[in-house]
Amino acid sequence: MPTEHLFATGAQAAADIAERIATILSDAIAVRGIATIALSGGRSPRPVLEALSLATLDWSKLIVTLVDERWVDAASADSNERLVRDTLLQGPAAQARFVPMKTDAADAYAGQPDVERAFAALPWPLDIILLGMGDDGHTASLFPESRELAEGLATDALTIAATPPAAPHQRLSLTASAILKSRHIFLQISGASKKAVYDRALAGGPVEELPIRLALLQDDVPVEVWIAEN
Ligand SMILES: O=C(O)[C@H](O)[C@@H](O)[C@H](O)[C@H](O)COP(=O)(O)O
Repeated sequence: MPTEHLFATGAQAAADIAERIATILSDAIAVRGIATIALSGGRSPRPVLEALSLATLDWSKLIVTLVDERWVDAASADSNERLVRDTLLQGPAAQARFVPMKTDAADAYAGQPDVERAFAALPWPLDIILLGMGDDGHTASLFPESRELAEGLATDALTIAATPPAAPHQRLSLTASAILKSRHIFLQISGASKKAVYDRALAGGPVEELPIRLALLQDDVPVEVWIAEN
């Protein structure tokens, strides 16, 4: 059962999430000498990443990577890599090691083997995986109606290339298996419509219908859900 943190939106909310993440990362560095975090893209993470960037951490011992990526140039406004570099990896936090999910391959399907090899070299389980959720219940780039969804939920591979049914750009995404190879999952959602989807997901049903269920309907990995209802 997820641990729920209900809060209003605003800077304090982002600061609270960032503080919680920084504590887990700092503890990981103290215990294992290294910490790892995988971040989602979209709108929700931006204020959290800006707040996290100000945390006091031994950034040189942190590996930062992505939960998913759009197959666009890293300079594109749609790039999740750009989002992380522009928000988190600034100032002292720029000492962290970033592992990208985009290569020079022509498309995500051609790029996936190299990304898989790079991700296989990460120190699994990752310490934190920060997920978002769409109104359709997608998470990472595991979308309902996507032709790669069944494979993304079943494969032992860490990554998969996918073409969302409605969202722009081909994607590279962590698979369900990779997402559950983590010590902590954070889910950040805001707004009444997403809260309703979250509640429906939590009530049970097929993961294929609402892929966020892959994280919610399991008890192996602790899940913290940060919900801003307004
Ligand atoms: O690359 C992406 O777009 C994200 O990884 C995606 O899975 C995101 O987490 C959800 O779409 C929620 O996005 P918002 O935070 O913008 O609502």
